[in-house]
Amino acid sequence: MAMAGAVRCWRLGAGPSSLQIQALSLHMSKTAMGASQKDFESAMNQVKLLKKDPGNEVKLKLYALYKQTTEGPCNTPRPGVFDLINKAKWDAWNALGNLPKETARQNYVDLVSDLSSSDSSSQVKPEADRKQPGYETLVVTSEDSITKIMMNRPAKKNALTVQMYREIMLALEAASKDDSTLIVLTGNGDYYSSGNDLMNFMNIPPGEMEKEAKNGAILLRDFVGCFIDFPKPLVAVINGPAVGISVTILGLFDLVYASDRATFHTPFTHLGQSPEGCSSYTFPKIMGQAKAAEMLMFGKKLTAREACAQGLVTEVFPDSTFQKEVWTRLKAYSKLPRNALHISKQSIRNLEKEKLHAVNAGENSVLQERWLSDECMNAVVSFLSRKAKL
Ligand SMILES: CCCCCCCCCCC/C=C/C(=O)SCCNC(=O)CCNC(=O)[C@H](O)C(C)(C)COP(=O)(O)OP(=O)(O)OC[C@H]1O[C@@H](n2cnc3c(N)ncnc32)[C@H](O)[C@@H]1OP(=O)(O)O
Repeated sequence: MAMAGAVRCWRLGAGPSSLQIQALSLHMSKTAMGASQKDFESAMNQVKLLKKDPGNEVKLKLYALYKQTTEGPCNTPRPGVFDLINKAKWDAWNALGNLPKETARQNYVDLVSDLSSSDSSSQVKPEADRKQPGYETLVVTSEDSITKIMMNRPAKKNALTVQMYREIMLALEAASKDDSTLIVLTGNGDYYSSGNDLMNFMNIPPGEMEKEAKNGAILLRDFVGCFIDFPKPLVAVINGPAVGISVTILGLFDLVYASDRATFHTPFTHLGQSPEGCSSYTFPKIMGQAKAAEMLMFGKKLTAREACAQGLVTEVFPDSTFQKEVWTRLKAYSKLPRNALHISKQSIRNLEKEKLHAVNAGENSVLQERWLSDECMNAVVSFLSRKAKL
């Protein structure tokens, strides 16, 4: 609804601080003797800076007060029945009757002051302000009913340290209880994640290896268990290549969106290890026995499009528009009825939960043995001495 002079340009940019300052000064003028012509002009400018559309009813009120202030009581013939917009505007103005110009001006300034205050308090804070404190290896933010957990070791390709496994579990635990509708896991930088940080195997004192392998298996059981039990929709936003455990747990997500730059690689045999993340169960279910064996036993690396064709990835987007397209989609999904969405997720998952926990336990006890093998140790030493790369 266009209302010249009164309500225009709702989306013109203004920093929250300048809005707050102007709202405060309008509020101060409200409490003084009466609004001046200068206050009125400043309120008119302020209206143009509002980011949130106040709705037609308020816009009509502003229009009427503007006309009453500048021209006095309504003095034009009522528009015809089919001229709906102008008729609504005329009715709003006419309804002010003989309200004095000064009172109309004061009411206009007061109304804009109220609108500015609620507008500035509803503005989106910059990411730095929204960032949840307490994480060293992650950036966790919440916006638009979406909690985003971003792995944040870009220089190490988001390789997962013991601290990072723990922080992801903590972030998931918090997200399961916050008021978000969707939870996203993604990576900062050019990789989604290069999987387990191979440094996790280093600096273990002689004689401590068995104990550390046992602790590692407990950590892995709990980590994968969090994904099995997670009650809300989980979305993986795969911004780049994914390796090892960052790939295997994708079978436990509800949506997997990938950039066309992403690849999916589970080189367990090369590393003297064996599948985890429930992939020995989920991958054959998702892609069939033969394709799962190619990935999990022979370490075949899939492109994003191949992974999508196998059913591991929901949809692939061009890297150049990946973030924009995915976040637009997710923002729309986050507006779906929250409880219905969560109940649907739980109904689907509850059918499998027991089985998944049993698979998780089985995979971890095999891995605990594998970590003590020469094949595994040689592969780790080989990577760390830069003789081998995937
Ligand atoms: C006693 C047992 C305790 C165990 C506790 C563990 C608990 C859970 C275990 C769960 C099981 C999980 C299994 C897996 O995830 S298997 C997959 C493991 N990942 C790999 O093998 C990947 C190894 N990395 C690479 O091959 C390459 O780095 C990569 C192809 C990913 C990228 O190559 P590129 O040339 O592009 O980049 P750089 O190699 O130069 O990497 C930049 C720096 O990052 C370091 N980096 C990258 N990935 C890892 C990694 N996974 N572990 C350790 N470090 C990694 C790399 O070394 C570079 O560091 P510098 O700049 O310092 O040289």
